[in-house]
Amino acid sequence: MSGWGRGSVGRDSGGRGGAGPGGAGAGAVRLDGVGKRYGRGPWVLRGVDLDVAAGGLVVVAGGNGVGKSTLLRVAAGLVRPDEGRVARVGDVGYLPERFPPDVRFSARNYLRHLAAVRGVPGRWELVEALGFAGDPDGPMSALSKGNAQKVALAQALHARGLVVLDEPWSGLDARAGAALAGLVEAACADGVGVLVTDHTGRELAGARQVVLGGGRDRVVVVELDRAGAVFEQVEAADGVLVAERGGDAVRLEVEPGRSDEVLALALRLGCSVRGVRS
Ligand SMILES: Nc1ncnc2c1ncn2[C@@H]1O[C@H](COP(=O)(O)OP(=O)(O)OP(=O)(O)O)[C@@H](O)[C@H]1O
Repeated sequence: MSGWGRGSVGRDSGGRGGAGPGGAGAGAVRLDGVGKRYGRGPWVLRGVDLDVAAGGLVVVAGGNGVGKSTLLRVAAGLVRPDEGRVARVGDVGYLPERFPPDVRFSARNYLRHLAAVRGVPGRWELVEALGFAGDPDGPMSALSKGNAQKVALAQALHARGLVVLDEPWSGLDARAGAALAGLVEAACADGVGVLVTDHTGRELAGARQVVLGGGRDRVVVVELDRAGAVFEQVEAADGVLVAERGGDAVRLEVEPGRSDEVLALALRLGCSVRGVRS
């Protein structure tokens, strides 16, 4: 099944992205009912189900700030979800949206080191395939953004279980971008599950697209007065996707079908209802 963000409707364009729940084949990663918020902030992800099969390719799309990077970090095991479960098979390679440029290794030693840690042979040819044009033996911090990105991509592509790439085409020239598409497809053909975000809309053979946040316009907006003192209780109510406070007023985005319960709770807590619209 496809992914869901903030209770919104995910869209699944077909392809070889993954077996749905109960589907055939071992998954590279599977998320069940995942929710994530940062501290006491609004839910960034809620009720997210996502499968990436071994050899599957899933592209996560959606507007800025809908939680794509958060979803990838949860899938890669770098961020613990507040709700739900994540099951992974095999090792994980991860390309962050911003690669740390100040590692003290040279590019060649960095890849050698990471391959040794993983217990796999180093694959410098991945860097070459991407058209690396920097000094392989100079400090990584001296590399241009695009060349550093190629090294970062190569380290992630060493994984044999799951490769998670956050905006991997960012900073690559057209030739390197085409080469990366080929490497991603080759990894899938080798049975590696690949999960990527991409705002460029690049066509990838066999990819399944999951759109996060696509159904946010379906929420019910509830505006409350006299609600500042009970903000945390209304924010934590089932069905509340987003809660924002402005003085004593509170604005909620609520899942369709849950607004009656949320309104009843708000009234019990002594709030007054300024408006409800869907
Ligand atoms: N470490 C963090 N602490 C607090 N809030 C965060 C953190 N990381 C992300 N957020 C918030 O979570 C929300 C989703 O961010 P995220 O980076 O996952 O979205 P995105 O879809 O990848 O955005 P973009 O397309 O702009 O990169 C944003 O409101 C962001 O401010």
